[in-house]
Amino acid sequence: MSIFKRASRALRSKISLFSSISTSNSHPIISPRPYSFHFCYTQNAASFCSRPRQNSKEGSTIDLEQYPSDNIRNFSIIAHVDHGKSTLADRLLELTGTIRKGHGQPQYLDKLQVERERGITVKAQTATMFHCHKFLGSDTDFLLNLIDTPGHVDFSYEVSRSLAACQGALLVVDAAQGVQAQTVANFYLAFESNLAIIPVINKIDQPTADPDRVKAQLKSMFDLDPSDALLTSAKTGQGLEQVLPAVIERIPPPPGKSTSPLRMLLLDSYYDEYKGVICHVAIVDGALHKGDKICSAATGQSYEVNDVGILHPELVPTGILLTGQVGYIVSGMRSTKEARIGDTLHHTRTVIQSLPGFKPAKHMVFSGLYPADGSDFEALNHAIERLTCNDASVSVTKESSTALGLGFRCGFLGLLHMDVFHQRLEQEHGAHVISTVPTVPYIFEYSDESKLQVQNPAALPSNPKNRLVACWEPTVIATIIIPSEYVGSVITLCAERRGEQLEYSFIDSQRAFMKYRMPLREIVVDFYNELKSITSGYASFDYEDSEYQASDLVKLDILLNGQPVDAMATIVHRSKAPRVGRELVEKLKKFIDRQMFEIIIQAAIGSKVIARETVSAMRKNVLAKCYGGDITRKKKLLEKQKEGKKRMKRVGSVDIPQEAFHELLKVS
Ligand SMILES: Nc1nc2c(ncn2[C@@H]2O[C@H](COP(=O)(O)OP(=O)(O)OP(=O)(O)O)[C@@H](O)[C@H]2O)c(=O)[nH]1
Repeated sequence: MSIFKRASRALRSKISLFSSISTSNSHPIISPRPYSFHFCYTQNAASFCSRPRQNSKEGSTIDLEQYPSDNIRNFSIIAHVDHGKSTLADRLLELTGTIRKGHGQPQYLDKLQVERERGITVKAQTATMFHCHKFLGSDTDFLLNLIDTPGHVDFSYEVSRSLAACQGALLVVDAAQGVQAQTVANFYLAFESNLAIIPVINKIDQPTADPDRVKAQLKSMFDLDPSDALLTSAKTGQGLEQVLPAVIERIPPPPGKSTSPLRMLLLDSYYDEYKGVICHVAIVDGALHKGDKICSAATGQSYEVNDVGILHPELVPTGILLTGQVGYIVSGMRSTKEARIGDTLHHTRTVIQSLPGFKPAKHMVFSGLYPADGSDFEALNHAIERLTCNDASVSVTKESSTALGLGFRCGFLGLLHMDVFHQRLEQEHGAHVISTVPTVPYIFEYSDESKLQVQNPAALPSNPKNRLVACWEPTVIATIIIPSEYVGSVITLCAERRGEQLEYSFIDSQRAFMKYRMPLREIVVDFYNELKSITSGYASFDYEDSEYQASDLVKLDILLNGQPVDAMATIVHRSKAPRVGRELVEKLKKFIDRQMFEIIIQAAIGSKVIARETVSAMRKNVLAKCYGGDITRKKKLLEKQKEGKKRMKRVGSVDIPQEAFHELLKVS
């Protein structure tokens, strides 16, 4: 078992006992060091912003040599969705003069259109700030690297990567909502990374804010000392003056050695049209200068550093990066595939020990992506290539379907990730796609002991050569936090979704905490929406992947006039097959227009039909309406019909509109 898992198991067993156990030995906060500390804030934000020191070196304006490791703090902001991370990040950037106050762009670090529209953070963003603070009796300049992270469970991979570059984290909790499921998940990510954790109770301006209740929850769930919690309102600015002093006082400087050979951790990469591949890096040991020759420990490939600098928060060249600093490099990499996240980069001709890196991203959900118009395959191919340059956590392989033509099978970190990927394809690359019903990776075991991992239900042979002896499905450990009055309905929902209860306890007098092992398939489709709706929006939910479990799975085929539609096949638990089959055929009936002949829609397991609907034949031809000899009207009608047909998919002689594929995504 990995250290991560061991630590996590030990801790998670602790959580079930909450306050009854003293955990003082494992107190996750690094006690404030005995510095005397005075902070010289005034009402005017500008008076405590410190400008970075300038450097006379050609081409660089900021002198990073003024910031040895002891004057650097690297920290993340972590929290449950919407608890105010990005707003707090904005305020800190304003306080330090990194961005202008009233820059007119809320959530400055949420740069993607999809992030702004949905009000969520999808990509972790780094910003370097400069700040003067009275430390050990004298005014000292500090370089602070802030990483704003996503809150949604699908993007927890981004959070764990970000934490690798940090020594501390601000754990933000909404003063009214209190500890939620992702607060728990993010706390453990930070704790297992040995980070100093500073609790920040935010949104104290809300009328329903109850900071004392939240302090008690932090104590009972994480053994965090209530007196360490900072009370803030990122909206009104109340309490914000305590945040940066706490970061400087309580988070240790980065531990690397400036005299050791260079080792830098590759945190992220993206493709810029003008500069090429830009890598975000954390300098663990040594120093990097513009013009240095570096080498990737993973590929052995060498590069010359053409540009190096910090994210302030835009790219600002500095010519160097020193131990403990976080910044960017441009080094002539041609594709982001060369920039392996978690790789160690070092100077050529030096022997170093690679850094531990990251666990590879795990794909939880797979779906086929096809061009809405079959002839757009090349355009979609190009769009996917470009987008995966900036989101390496998506896996892509080519596949083909009789119904949809040539397309791609893509692996995502979760449904929201899949949704965001679709939206970005459309908004950033103008690609219109049809996606197939999301599926999870099942394993089928045959009598010759061979195993088949199935990411596309259509690829599961209906008549295998060898006898099927076992099926396995992935499971997750789900954490659910809800107001106590909804416990009954949530237990019913989880039982319907084949969940096995592992833990059930109370965080305080009003909130219950539950843990379930659940098949991943059951939470992929619509679980969260249903959970929200039965709890009037009060439930919070998080999950982490767990092991495979034996299951009784069947392949459910959809047939139109006897012909299977491969893109609509799905794998379900046998007990769910009749309901899912019925729902699928009913939905399809609503979306398939009447045609000149009768259409029989069936759901079948092997040769056994379990649900059936019929779309009756149309009596008249559309053109028959155009009696008389109005040829232009006839032509117009035919043109319109042709346009509509172009966007239809055909199976046998049956035309299926795109909406039918979209609707099937929602059947659980
Ligand atoms: N009343 C009040 N609202 C706040 C405060 N801080 C943030 N908000 C609001 O809360 C909402 C969510 O804030 P964000 O900063 O986007 O939250 P987040 O945690 O970054 O969200 P994700 O990135 O999606 O996880 C926004 O509407 C903010 O304006 C606060 O201190 N008080």
